[in-house]
Amino acid sequence: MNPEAVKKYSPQPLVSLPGRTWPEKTIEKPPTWCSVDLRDGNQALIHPMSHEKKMEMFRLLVEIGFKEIEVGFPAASEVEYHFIRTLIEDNLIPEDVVIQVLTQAKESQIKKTFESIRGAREVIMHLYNSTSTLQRRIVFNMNRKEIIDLAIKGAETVKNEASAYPETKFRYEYSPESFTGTELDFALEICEAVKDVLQPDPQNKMIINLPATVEMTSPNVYADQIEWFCNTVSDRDSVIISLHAHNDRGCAVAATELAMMAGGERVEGTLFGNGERTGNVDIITLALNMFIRGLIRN
Ligand SMILES: CC(=O)SCCNC(=O)CCNC(=O)[C@H](O)C(C)(C)COP(=O)(O)OP(=O)(O)OC[C@H]1O[C@@H](n2cnc3c(N)ncnc32)[C@H](O)[C@@H]1OP(=O)(O)O
Ligand SMILES: CC(C)C(=O)C(=O)O
Repeated sequence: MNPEAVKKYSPQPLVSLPGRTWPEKTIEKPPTWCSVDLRDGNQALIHPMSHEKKMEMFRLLVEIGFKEIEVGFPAASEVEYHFIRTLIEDNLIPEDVVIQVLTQAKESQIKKTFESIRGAREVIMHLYNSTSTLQRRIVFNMNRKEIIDLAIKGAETVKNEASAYPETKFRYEYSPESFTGTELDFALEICEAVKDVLQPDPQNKMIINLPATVEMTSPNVYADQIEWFCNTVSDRDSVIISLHAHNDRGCAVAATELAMMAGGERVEGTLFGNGERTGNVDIITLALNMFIRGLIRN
């Protein structure tokens, strides 16, 4: 490796959290598990799954016992779209399983995503946009306010579209993608703005998913970020804090466990950590870690 290359990196800032409580906590119950194998795991493959392979994977995930399954990114490809249509039209989603679909905060994608789930009993509509300093500057070329406006517009479109699908019960999820590369105050501000639009309540909670899209720090820092967020977000009883860790530093399982001690209630991950780049958090290892502590399924 070129020794000069190291000079382009600098350590991530720590979180100021005097009196942090997570180091004294233990995990009392398993999280709500959500498989993202049909998205992140699919993207990890040189040849993405065909319709038939996706169907086989879906059946396996149901058999394993997942109750929340992200079935794809329907606006991204015809295979994804038709796979979701088949699940619904052929009545293949068990009563106790909720499907989740992912969309960027763009009107055309959101509309297509809603079309893909027409007729479904219950759906988690997962909206995301990146909020990191790097992506704001390089990808979006937008300032903080413009990025918040983009997220608000996305959330408003989601809310409006949902009203045209009265037969479906919707749960909403918002991800400030690249949360770990985002200033905490900004991550909070944008989640609050989206929450104001979606208006969750304790009976119909909104999922706020805080991804370590790139694992940039040691696991204790992710836990600090999660505890800070849990302590600071308003209407805490109307919000489910979800974790979505990647494995860039090889610590996704540890980061997720510490973040659960810090208040994370739900985990998105994949079987054996199969996922884009260095992979996702490995749900098999995490689940076995819960199992050997005597924690039963949630
Ligand atoms: C971390 C994750 O795993 S997220 C899921 C990642 N998976 C995927 O993205 C699936 C594969 N992606 C694709 O096939 C394509 O990105 C598509 C089909 C979804 C969208 O295609 P396109 O719109 O042509 O391209 P692209 O995604 O690069 O977006 C381009 C534009 O959208 C903007 N954009 C990117 N992400 C988002 C977002 N989450 N919300 C709103 N706008 C966004 C970009 O700033 C860019 O804007 P510009 O046209 O004004 O410059
Ligand atoms: C869309 C988000 C949740 C994501 O997959 C990530 O940031 O890794």
